[in-house]
Amino acid sequence: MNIEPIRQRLSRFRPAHWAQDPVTAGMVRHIELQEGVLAISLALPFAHHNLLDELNTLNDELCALTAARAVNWQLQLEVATLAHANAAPAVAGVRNIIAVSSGKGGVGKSTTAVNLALALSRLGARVGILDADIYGPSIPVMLGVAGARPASDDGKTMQPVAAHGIRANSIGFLVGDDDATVWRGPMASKALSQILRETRWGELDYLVVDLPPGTGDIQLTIAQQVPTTAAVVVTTPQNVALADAVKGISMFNKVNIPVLGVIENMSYHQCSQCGHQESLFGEGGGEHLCSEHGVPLLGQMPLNATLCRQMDAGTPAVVAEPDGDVARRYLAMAGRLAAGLYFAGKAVPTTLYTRQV
Ligand SMILES: Nc1ncnc2c1ncn2[C@@H]1O[C@H](COP(=O)(O)OP(=O)(O)OP(=O)(O)O)[C@@H](O)[C@H]1O
Repeated sequence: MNIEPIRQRLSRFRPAHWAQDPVTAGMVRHIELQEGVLAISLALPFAHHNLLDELNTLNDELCALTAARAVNWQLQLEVATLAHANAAPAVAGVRNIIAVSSGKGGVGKSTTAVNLALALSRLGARVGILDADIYGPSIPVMLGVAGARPASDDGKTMQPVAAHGIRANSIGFLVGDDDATVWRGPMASKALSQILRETRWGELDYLVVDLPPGTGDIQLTIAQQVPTTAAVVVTTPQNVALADAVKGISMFNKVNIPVLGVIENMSYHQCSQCGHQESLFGEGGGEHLCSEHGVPLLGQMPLNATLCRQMDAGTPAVVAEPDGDVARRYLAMAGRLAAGLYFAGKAVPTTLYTRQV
């Protein structure tokens, strides 16, 4: 069979947020016609959302090109390792590190970090989360593992805590919340660096790091000590939060860590009775910020009382209501994030980069 017409059709297929088509990006592994079924296998270098649905829209055309009666898509996730943006040594086994930050406290940074991590995992990736928020390590509670302690069988390294299919470690597992919050800059960043490197993460496609809120020295030090691939900034639409989000973008620019985009949280309130939407904190702030600073708006999340309750109960929306609107929004953001990370980055050989030393 001549596979050229298929390759040509695939090279005109470009999901939103992809910088390249699958042929140019080298994702097409195999094309074959077997007993009237066109089998196409793609190796995907980043987690993706709804790709199969999008690919299925091509089926009629592809069948017409080849006289096949059906198309069988085989998608394999092989997440690429991308060079990190600073000189910090890589963490054994960890392919990519995404820092989640916010200029201002209380905007929902940890909520976003946890749900994004769970969404990446639902998209098939191996995911870890490091709670680096020394001012308020909330991830153990949000993942429903507040009483857990990372096990250590050699007295030197720790096993991360497993929760909802991802691996987590937090300063909150190791010291009481009150102890962590009184730590000062150098002590806190040293402890974090230790937690990052002494955790036996295993093989991870993505490690999400929940940074402490703010844009001061401590955040800068952590961002530099962690071999960060790229960062995401979470904000709410109020002017004060947006102004701090700009500081966040500048902080990462200063240390050459690419900002993959902004997530606007608490964008509006939707009445659970009548569906009416009200923009409590102003409208269009995130969009405006993004267009002004040339970064994508990765997504918006409305204020949602259930989401808040689910976080407090340790069952985040992405696992509590996997098909709900909140989960769908996080899955879409995670897909955009993963695509943005891949297309903005430089792929490096995984075996050289992430091996144990
Ligand atoms: N979209 C949302 N709708 C409703 N409640 C939310 C939403 N996002 C976050 N929350 C709630 O707001 C509170 C603060 O969220 P979170 O702890 O994630 O913020 P943060 O920015 O990480 O805070 P900190 O600055 O303390 O680290 C939590 O109770 C959380 O459940």
